[in-house]
Amino acid sequence: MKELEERIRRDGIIKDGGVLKVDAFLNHQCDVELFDAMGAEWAQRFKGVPVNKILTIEASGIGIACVAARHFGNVPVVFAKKAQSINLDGEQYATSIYSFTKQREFPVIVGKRFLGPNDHVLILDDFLANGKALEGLLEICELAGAQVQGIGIAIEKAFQGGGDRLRARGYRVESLARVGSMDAGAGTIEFLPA
Ligand SMILES: O=P(O)(O)OC[C@H]1O[C@H](OP(=O)(O)OP(=O)(O)O)[C@H](O)[C@@H]1O
Ligand SMILES: O=c1[nH]c(=O)c2nc[nH]c2[nH]1
Repeated sequence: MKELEERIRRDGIIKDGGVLKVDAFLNHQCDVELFDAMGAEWAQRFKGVPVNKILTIEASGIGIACVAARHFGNVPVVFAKKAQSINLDGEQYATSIYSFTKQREFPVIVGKRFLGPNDHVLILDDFLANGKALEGLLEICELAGAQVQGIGIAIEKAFQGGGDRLRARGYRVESLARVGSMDAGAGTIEFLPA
């Protein structure tokens, strides 16, 4: 998606350790007009695919998923929680994942009443790096008996391999920008066809 690539080139900051900072528009300050265009693009790519629920993971996926849902007939958005809480009652599906940015393990929890065998799920998230967050969400869908119809990602850092591992497992992964390489020293970034 040209608009997203241009925005990354304009406002993204390439950091050491394979980190791309896009907090000016994607995951701290949010450009909702861009989110809306991203939602429209996923809707176009997944046209004709039955989706009755969008699943994401807190925190950064939530805003993107909620805006995108407007382009999928206002289907409900469920987000996996990464901490237990007194507000989380009832039976739950749970697993755990390692966070690339926070460098520690987190629980991934979804209430059983919000996901089940009748659900046709589109998973959305802001980033795909090693694929750990998605592996957790896919495990939750498997536990729930929900059918995963596809995965939509804003920025895939293809050089970390998570996306290709998921494609090799048979999942349809639609990333709007695919970073092939980036160099913190030179400040350069190369995109792959997406
Ligand atoms: O493919 P992976 O290696 O799993 O990386 C991608 C995940 O990392 C980020 O989450 P983070 O843990 O930074 O949490 P946040 O959404 O709260 O920022 C991002 O939002 C994805 O969920
Ligand atoms: O803001 C972010 N930048 C990244 O490079 C990244 N990788 C996973 N999750 C990420 N979030």
